[in-house]
Amino acid sequence: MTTSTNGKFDRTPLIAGNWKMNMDHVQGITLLQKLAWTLSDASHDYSRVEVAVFPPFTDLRGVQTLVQGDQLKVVYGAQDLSDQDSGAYTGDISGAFLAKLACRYVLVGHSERRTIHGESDELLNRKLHAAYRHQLTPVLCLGEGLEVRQAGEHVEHTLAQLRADVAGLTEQQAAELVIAYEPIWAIGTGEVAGPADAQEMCAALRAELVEIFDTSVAEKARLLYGGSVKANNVASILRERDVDGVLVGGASLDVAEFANIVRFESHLLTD
Ligand SMILES: O=C(CO)COP(=O)(O)O
Repeated sequence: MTTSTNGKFDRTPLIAGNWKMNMDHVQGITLLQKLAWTLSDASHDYSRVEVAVFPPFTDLRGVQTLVQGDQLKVVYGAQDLSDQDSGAYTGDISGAFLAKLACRYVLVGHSERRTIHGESDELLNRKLHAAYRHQLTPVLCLGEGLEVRQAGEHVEHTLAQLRADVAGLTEQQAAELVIAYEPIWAIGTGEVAGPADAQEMCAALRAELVEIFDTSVAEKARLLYGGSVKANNVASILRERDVDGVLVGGASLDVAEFANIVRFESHLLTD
């Protein structure tokens, strides 16, 4: 386990912004420039809290140029990848292309891919393996819909997704994995899962990682919460023991709001 960065976390917190299908390549550059400027103004220490953005594919080349040219410490990733590496897969994007654009991360299994595009756990398992083939760190998204939650089956449902999605990963791969628990009923709805809900699921996911792999994997893998995260609720969520970061949708498009989420440690002091 790495050294605690703030007395509470044993893993470097990750604050990630998923832009979804927002921000064309011009808007994306402007947003990222403003974000980097805002955080530099507040002397943000990226080694204490890692900041990542997930722009649309068409923004990635511009983001790479900006990050490398201005030596920004914000890291970036793609919102999806193909399970295949190259060939006749019209419209798909290979992990090899993302690696060439110096992406660090890639989202796998976002609920909008699972539901709108019907992505199955079998496909997502292949996508996870594809990410590792190209040295991309996957951020595996999982979580239950409202009906499953109301039936009280959310933990078993989400752990079943985990087991299916990570099948065949090595322990070394699994230790690098980032998992984002994103209950579908809390995404874009303003309905935020309570800190206790986030903790319940992240603790269950960590315990399952011990079962599937071992304790050292479970101690190293970072577990995020996503779903209506805002500056005014992030501190209480990140206070929870097993929650190592957040995956932010709508609020990541607002520079001031996202910067305030990144600065969650200052809310921890004042809350
Ligand atoms: O889906 C999400 C992040 O991937 C969460 O979206 P919101 O923060 O807009 O609820």
